[in-house]
Amino acid sequence: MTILQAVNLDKHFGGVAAVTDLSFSVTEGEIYSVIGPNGAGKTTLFNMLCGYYVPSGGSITFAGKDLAGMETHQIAAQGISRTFQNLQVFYNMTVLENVMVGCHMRTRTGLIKAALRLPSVIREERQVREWSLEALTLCGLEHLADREAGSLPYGELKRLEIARALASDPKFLAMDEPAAGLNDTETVEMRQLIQRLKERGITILLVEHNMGLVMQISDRVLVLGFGCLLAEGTPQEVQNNPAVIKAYLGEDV
Ligand SMILES: Nc1ncnc2c1ncn2[C@@H]1O[C@H](COP(=O)(O)OP(=O)(O)OP(=O)(O)O)[C@@H](O)[C@H]1O
Repeated sequence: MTILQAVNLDKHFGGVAAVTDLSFSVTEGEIYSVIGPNGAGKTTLFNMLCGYYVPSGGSITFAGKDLAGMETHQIAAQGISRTFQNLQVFYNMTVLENVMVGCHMRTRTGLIKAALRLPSVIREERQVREWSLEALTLCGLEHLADREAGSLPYGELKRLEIARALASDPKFLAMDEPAAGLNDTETVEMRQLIQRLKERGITILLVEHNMGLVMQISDRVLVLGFGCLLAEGTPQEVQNNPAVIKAYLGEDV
């Protein structure tokens, strides 16, 4: 079943066409990767999916709902969560607190109720801790819950970012270069984590430069070139596609 569908998507910045007439669909439960050389339009596409950019044309629907005109928090409320290429971690807070911040989509407590410390607020806080610890466990970080986030090495910070994105209990997770800056061991851990997320039924859209990772874990791969769809298919299909080889190596095959 299709969970996300983009139809004739366009994005222009003045005279620059960053994404042109792009159509694709993501099937529920799959790992769908978007690759392409520098400047191909990956980040622009990612930002449109998450509501950071308004498309110049075309439509995006998620679970049958048109995302047009929705603010980022409204898109998040549909069940779409994202991670950032540049870490958005609160370094002075603990690991657990960082994830608890991500739970706000699932809670109902307002400022006044919280200030009054009503029993419902205390119950909800306990629930938030539980959800957060669950997300940390999934990301292999539960033993670091009380550590200050700023003391974590980069690979663990990247996984913390994912734990926070999971705290909102998303159906769909858009990941912006999760392996960027990771060493080989950390990349393997990241791959295993992404696979665990898929096993939990989360649909994943992955924008990633690490070809090894993309080819190992993706169900399907979309290749962009100059903002247009160059190819789409299984990792094996796109790797053998002459247009893709040409886009990456800059020569005819
Ligand atoms: N805010 C912007 N204003 C003007 N032009 C932009 C803007 N964002 C992107 N572009 C242009 O749109 C095109 C696509 O850029 P985009 O960043 O989406 O590519 P990318 O595939 O993510 O590249 P990279 O792999 O280097 O991150 C490029 O020509 C870029 O210069």
